Amino acid sequence: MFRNLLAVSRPSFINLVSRMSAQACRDNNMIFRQLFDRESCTYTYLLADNTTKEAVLIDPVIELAERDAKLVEELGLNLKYVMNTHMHADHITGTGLLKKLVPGCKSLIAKMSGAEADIHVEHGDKVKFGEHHLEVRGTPGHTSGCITYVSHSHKMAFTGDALLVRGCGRTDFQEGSPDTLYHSVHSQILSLPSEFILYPAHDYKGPLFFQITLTLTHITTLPTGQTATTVAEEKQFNPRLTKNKEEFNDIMTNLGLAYPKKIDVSLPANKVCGLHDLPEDLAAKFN
Ligand SMILES: N[C@@H](CCC(=O)N[C@@H](CSS)C(=O)NCC(=O)O)C(=O)O
Ligand SMILES: [Fe+2]
Repeated sequence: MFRNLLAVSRPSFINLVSRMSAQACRDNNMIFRQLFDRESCTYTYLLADNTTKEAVLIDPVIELAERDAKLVEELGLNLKYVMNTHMHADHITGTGLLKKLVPGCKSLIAKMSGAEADIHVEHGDKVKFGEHHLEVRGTPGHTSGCITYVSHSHKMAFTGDALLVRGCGRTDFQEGSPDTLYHSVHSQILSLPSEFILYPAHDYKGPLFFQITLTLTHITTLPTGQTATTVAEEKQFNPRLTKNKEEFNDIMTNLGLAYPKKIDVSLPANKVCGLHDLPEDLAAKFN
């Protein structure tokens, strides 16, 4: 029985270790946390300079803005920017609420997104925090205003919905285009050195794996979804982007996905940093 327990626990242990290193790495003066929203399956990323304490948050979710603000406070960070990879359709951004919870921080999004923000960025811009910076790369195709943030010093990139682990963002709304996405991902993301680690905005496999792991082992309480990938892995294993452009087009036009449940409230709210016509439950909580 003990052997059986070990047999099922070992992969979970490996997942746990790799998840912990992805979630909370602290090296070369960079603090890095990967946070998850189980409802929308969204990853939020906190990056900070460990000396100056200047920090940025990428893709916060409104329901978890208080969690993010608390972490920023606990780590003694000075939140400089709350930024989005694009105007999300599936959840309301935490940007506007974080500006209230953490006075002084500024919202940031691509000019092409059409959303309001304190700072609009374009391809080639640099977002600086402490001694670190993220290069902005335009990666349209899922939406026309999608951007990827690249840290060359730490060999990591935050791809939003342009590239998901073994997948990619859909292209059937918000000016989506399979041709454009294919070009963006190949020219701006998969052209990075093979060892670069790619962090997506969503992991739709996490919650299911979480339940299965719990049932099998009764040990870990962490979800064991796919938290990150590399350029090399996606070039070899991505079931959509390893195809030629015609096959990719065919896959993307036949995904048959239902529209995101919250698209009608998310898009108008995200045009104004998430603080417009909030659903009643959120308005009551945060106003
Ligand atoms: N079921 C979810 C929405 C799922 C979805 O459409 N996700 C988007 C990213 S959020 S705009 C997507 O591009 N998915 C690609 C895929 O292959 O799944 C909901 O109702 O919110
Ligand atoms: Fe999206």
